[in-house]
Amino acid sequence: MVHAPEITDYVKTAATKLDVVSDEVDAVNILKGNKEVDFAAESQFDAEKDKTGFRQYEEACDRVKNFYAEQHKKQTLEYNIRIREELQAKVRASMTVWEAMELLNELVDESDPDTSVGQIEHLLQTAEAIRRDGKPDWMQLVGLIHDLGKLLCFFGAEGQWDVVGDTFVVGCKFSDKIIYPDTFKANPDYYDEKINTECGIYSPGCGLDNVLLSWGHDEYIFNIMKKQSTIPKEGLSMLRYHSFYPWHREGAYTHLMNEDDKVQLRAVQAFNAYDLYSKSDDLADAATLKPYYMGLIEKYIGLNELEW
Ligand SMILES: O[C@H]1[C@H](O)[C@@H](O)[C@H](O)[C@@H](O)[C@H]1O
Ligand SMILES: [Fe+2]
Ligand SMILES: [Fe+2]
Repeated sequence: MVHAPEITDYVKTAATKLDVVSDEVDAVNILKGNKEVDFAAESQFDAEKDKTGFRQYEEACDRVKNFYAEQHKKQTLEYNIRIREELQAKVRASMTVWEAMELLNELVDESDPDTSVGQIEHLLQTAEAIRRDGKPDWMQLVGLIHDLGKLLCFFGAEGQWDVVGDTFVVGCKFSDKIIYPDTFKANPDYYDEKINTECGIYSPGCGLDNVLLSWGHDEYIFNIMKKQSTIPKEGLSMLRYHSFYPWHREGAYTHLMNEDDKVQLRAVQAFNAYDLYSKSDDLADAATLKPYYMGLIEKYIGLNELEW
């Protein structure tokens, strides 16, 4: 059966033809009757932040450098396909969203040079920064859950190298826009002539929906929420691409993008400011904030246990 196009599809097609992609989200919001601010517009909240102290990988401690050396060596195309098949084959746990947040709080992320607070704290700080800027409730919810995929660490992950850290495309040449690019020399795909070309196993403009990102917490939570929530596409993209810094920050992989990816990129960039720069905010109080966020969880995901 052919899927009837929605208004947003027409808007997207028209805007794309006219090459007005940056105005597209406004147009979509207006047509949907959303009076709220353009969620993908530049954020207010980081305007006065000193951004120079974040993501200083050259000066990072050995814990971070060792983490990436291991990750870049082991994230091969073959591994990527195997882990996807394994994870699909069974359900690892049944848990509500809030239970997942509490469990995640036990984790210390070895890849992160910037945060010294716990994971619940980071999730609430991200969500609260989005909320303070008056962004839509689904985006606040995305802030709240975006790192829950790190629960993989408790579900038999081989280490942290296949859970946390920045992501990149596997199945084509490793971009030199990825941090510590030299460490890919330890990865067998680096030497594989079928893989190490600009497009590798992909075709130009194939769209990021059709490429394999290195395995980790983004792909995992994206897949769970795609199946078990009503979060809109831009929100799902914020989940899937939030660690994809070589793309959303450094501008790599444009040759694999399609028109829709330009819309998603703008959304992901808007989200990134909150994820990264809220790490220096004041602590948030989980008990006080819980009732508000339970309302958002109920609206888009449900209060029931999810399959993890
Ligand atoms: O170290 C961090 C951390 O693991 C984040 O959760 C991830 O999203 C970032 O991309 C990464 O750099
Ligand atoms: Fe993350
Ligand atoms: Fe995060």
